[in-house]
Amino acid sequence: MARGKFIVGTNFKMNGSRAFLQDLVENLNRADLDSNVEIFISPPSVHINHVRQNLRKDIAVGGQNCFWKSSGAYTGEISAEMLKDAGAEYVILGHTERRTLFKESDSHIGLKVASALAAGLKVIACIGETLSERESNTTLQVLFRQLQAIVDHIQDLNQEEKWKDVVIAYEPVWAIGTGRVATPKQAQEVHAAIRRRVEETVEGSVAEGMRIIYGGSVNLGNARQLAREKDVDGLFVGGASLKPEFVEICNVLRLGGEGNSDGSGDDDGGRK
Ligand SMILES: O=C(CO)COP(=O)(O)O
Repeated sequence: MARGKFIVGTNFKMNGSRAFLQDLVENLNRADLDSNVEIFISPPSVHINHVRQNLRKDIAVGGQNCFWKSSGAYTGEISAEMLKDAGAEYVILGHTERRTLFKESDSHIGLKVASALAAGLKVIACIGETLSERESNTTLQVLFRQLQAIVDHIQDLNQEEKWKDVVIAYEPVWAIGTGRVATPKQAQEVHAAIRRRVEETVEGSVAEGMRIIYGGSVNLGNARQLAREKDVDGLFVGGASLKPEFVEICNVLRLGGEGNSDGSGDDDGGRK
């Protein structure tokens, strides 16, 4: 499976009025963006439709969560089908804020991933360790446990094809919103370990083609160094995505982050 383009995605979280998002959309619409980078933005769900209607079509729109049922008596929830109907192409699942504040378990996230893929959405599946887990040397154990729940539920779909719609986001909890970004070396080590784990646990040639993106205090100052790492296939941006520097982060490959060797999405093994 060929690896797709380098991705820069946003997680706006619970931020952004319609007017604020309209300004942001207009900025992106005017911007000279690198066509070698795939971009998605994820406004709060009530604004997805508005953003989709007004945003240039070469930028995808994503949701930040969905429930695993298609419809029914689940007050306050939104299904993957509803996100798709509103114009979303992506959905973020398993973000640490969902795991901790809303008590989502690994298996809840697995169910959500399966339902989103079945509905035809692409998934940004987030995994990450806390600081105490890193300090007690259980980082990979934690990540592999979170990953396994996702693997199991995709396996249940019985379609290797579905993996091409899955992007893993490595988001160390200690780096989110803290200004304490992982070093490029830390990110590379973990991304390579995740890829090896997928190689060991998923049948077929999924691992080499799978995109693994990094999130946690990404900004214009650190984006280029992170993007240079061999197994960092994209950046997932929270706070900085709400600032004007986001456009420059989208153009990180032009700044000297290397990304895919030819930008075609066809990985030639010589990338980075
Ligand atoms: O949570 C994030 C992306 O999902 C990252 O947030 P920050 O970039 O604000 O650290």
